[in-house]
Amino acid sequence: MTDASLAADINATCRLHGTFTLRSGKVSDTYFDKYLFEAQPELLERVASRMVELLPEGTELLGGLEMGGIPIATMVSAKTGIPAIFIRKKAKEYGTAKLAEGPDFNGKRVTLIEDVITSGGAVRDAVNELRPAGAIVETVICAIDRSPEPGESLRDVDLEIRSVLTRADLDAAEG
Ligand SMILES: O=P(O)(O)OC[C@H]1O[C@H](OP(=O)(O)OP(=O)(O)O)[C@H](O)[C@@H]1O
Ligand SMILES: O=C(O)c1cc(=O)[nH]c(=O)[nH]1
Repeated sequence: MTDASLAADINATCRLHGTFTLRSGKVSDTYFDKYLFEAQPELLERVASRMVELLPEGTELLGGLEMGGIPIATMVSAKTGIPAIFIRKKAKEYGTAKLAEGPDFNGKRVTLIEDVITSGGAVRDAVNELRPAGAIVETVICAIDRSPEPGESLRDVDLEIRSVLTRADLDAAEG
């Protein structure tokens, strides 16, 4: 069940009005600036607590997606004791040259942690890199699913989306 007070606080903290080009290339008059809640420990903690409730059983690693997913995954990791990996958009080009920093994920059940899903493109890219490298990825938990049909945008890669808040929750909070 949606936490109306969390929706109200996230909406008041993160909703921006203007003209924004999104990652997908679409233009929107609304942007949810996740860093504005992630920078507030109390709000980050409330989002992470809700994510703990949504975590699938058997999760062995939390996969925080660069960049906004990483603070949330760190907080969920601290609350649950489940280790995290930090997934880059692109493998580092020197040093360890890893795509995902942290422990080996080969053969492990990785639950992805994301800040915002709009088209699902960023999560899809990550899944398409992690699965061939041996990760078992079945679920993503996101703070905000602002896609037109929440929960549906990653069916093509057989990924379940569990969200703390949807665009409708935030619009209801906006009034
Ligand atoms: O579902 P999509 O259409 O892919 O859009 C959502 C993605 O866009 C943003 O990423 P951005 O590249 O702005 O990331 P960052 O600030 O988290 O690095 C957001 O953090 C998601 O990863
Ligand atoms: O689609 C995006 O790029 C996007 C939308 C949004 O509301 N917030 C965000 O951080 N990214």
